[in-house]
Amino acid sequence: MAAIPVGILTVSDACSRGQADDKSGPALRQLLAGAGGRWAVVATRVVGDSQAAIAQAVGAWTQQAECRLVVVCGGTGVAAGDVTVAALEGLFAKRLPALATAMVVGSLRITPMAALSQVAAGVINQSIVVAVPGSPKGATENLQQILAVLPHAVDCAATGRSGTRHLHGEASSGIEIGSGDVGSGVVGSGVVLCGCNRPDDADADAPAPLSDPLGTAAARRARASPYPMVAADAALQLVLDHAAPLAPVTVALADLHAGLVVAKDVVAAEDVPAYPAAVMDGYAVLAGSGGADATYRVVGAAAAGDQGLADSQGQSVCVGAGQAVRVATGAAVPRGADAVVMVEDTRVAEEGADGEELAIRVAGAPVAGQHIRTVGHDLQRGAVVLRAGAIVTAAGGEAGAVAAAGAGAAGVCVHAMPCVGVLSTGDEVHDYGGPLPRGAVRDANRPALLAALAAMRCAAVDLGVARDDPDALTQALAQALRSCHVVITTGGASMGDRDWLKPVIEQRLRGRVVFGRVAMKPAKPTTFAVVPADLAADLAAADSAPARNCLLFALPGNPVSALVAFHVLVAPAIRKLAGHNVPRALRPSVAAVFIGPEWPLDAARPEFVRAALAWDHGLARWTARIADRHQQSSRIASMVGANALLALPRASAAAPTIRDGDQVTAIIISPPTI
Ligand SMILES: Nc1nc2c(c(=O)[nH]1)N[C@H]1C(S)=C(S)[C@@H](COP(=O)(O)OP(=O)(O)OC[C@H]3O[C@@H](n4cnc5c(N)ncnc54)[C@H](O)[C@@H]3O)O[C@H]1N2
Ligand code: MOO
Repeated sequence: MAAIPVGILTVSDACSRGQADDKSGPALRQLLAGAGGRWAVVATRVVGDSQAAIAQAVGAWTQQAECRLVVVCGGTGVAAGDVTVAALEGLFAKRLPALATAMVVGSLRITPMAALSQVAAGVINQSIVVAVPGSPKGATENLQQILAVLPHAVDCAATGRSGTRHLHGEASSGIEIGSGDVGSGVVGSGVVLCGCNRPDDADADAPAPLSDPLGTAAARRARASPYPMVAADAALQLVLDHAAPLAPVTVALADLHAGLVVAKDVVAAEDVPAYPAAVMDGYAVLAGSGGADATYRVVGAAAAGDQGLADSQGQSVCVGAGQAVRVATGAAVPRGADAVVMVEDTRVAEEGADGEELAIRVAGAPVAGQHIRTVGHDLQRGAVVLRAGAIVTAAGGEAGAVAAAGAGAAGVCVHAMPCVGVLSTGDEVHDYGGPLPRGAVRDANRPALLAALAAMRCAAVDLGVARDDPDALTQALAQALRSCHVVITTGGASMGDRDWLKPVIEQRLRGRVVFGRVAMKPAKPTTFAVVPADLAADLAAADSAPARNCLLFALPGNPVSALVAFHVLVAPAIRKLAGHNVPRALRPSVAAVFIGPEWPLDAARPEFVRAALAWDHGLARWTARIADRHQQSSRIASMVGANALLALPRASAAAPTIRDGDQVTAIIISPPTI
């Protein structure tokens, strides 16, 4: 069940000129993301109201089947400048007017304004293209009307199959299409009747797996990957779309570690300070009561922790006019006093026989309130100490503030950190000890990933090494999916005859491959799937796991590929699960100046190059040097000392290389030293 690649094209002069934000594209993306992982938005673009620009974008996305569904939003109104449908008319190999009718009829139930939009649908280059109105509401309401039948339409357009009528029994779709061709249907509610020749028991809801059926003989297997190549940015967005923050848990203050995200406001249970407190070592006085010579008679002393000032009989004493009480920093200011004078600003005016202070003279006139922290000055009872969404830093301030505010005893409610399982796969992969037979390699991936997960403070589960065998993989994964939020495998993700990960995910675990290839170097075969844990549990032991989805990353076996894919795509997903929601926090990066000999850019794929990022104190800027000029994906040593990945663009005629002094984006994978 591979996710269907979708392109969203927003048509708007204002948005294309940057005079307005595109709200419809994101709204459509959200609608598609809510469809259980069936759709994968792999491309988005904004163009002006120009027939040529629309035709160019739709043509580019559909020619190589990069997008099996293109949703064009905007430019469908009655104004002269609304040219979307005119642009598409010339491209449609086949029009699907019933889909357009379904959108209009459904939308008319919501608003009569729907009569004014020129929606359209058809087939272009074996992809389905639909045009919907430009407002976020109009766009999503229209698409919603046909969403349930679109996977099937996409399938028919892609495979070219059509003809025999049969029933797909999908009662929830809200759309009914009559006999014969999809295009000849009528709209109502109830089951879907569609015009294709798929077997009657086929699940119209789920696109067919793209992997060859397990057991297909080598000569009959696909010789090119059937998985569309997804741009690295689109892949990240897809991953994030599928990662929802985990439920909150309460952690003890001692466990409030860096990277946790506060899930519920922490409120101060007490005022800080809880009493008026001296800010300086000195004397508490009633300001202005020292007379013309500013002399105060010393009547006692209050140390930090003293509950109040008492006389020799234990009676509470109030500081009166012309009196002073020696106070320590942090001590409660005795009642009656309204100012503290630093000891440095006083001198002894009268001394007792054994050296005790009897009176002091103050330099300058004390002002009421000076050097006193009032009740709640630092934190008021009821004030928010930590706001929901705040990221706990490594500096310790958050734990300190919660403790100071008397809120620590109940612990802190934070998003749970995901539990992440790591499984190496491959018959040649051997653990650390023992002799290494010819053809075998030491398992570098599991230790590398477990170390990276430990640094993120994840609960990591070492799942060992699984053999290159569908049954062994199914068993190991089904088991892991029951207890982990995320499972990472390495190896077996590409085109080899024992690369079983994709077929096992699709055919054994009933997972949905969201993407199976990414346009990035290294880590092209990176695969991301959503696997229902309850289904996985069916395959494992008897007691059932709670219904939820697991995120499964099948990373390439080459050690650098695995680690790069982890930092580029998996770590952001883990952070999102852990409650992070700020893009900067999901995948931190900085702009840096490239230092070193010219580096050739890859012609085919954007490259993530291992680099050492450092702060240049003299020039006050980040600099990045390639950690090792040998950047092969097998060479894990090229990651030693690397704290950043340079996200380098594909080579172009204008820029075939990056040169000393060029600006690059450095994705931070370990805290740089400043
Ligand atoms: N015909 C094609 N071949 C390959 C393609 C392709 O598109 N068409 N892609 C290449 C790329 S790019 C990569 S990356 C690799 C990834 O392949 P797999 O994910 O299937 O990984 P394996 O074949 O299982 O292993 C690749 C390599 O890595 C070593 N390995 C595996 N696991 C570990 C481990 N835990 N520790 C250390 N080393 C490991 C393994 O022995 C292989 O040398 O595919 C290319 N091929
Ligand atoms: O994508 Mo592979 O990781 O280039 O070697």
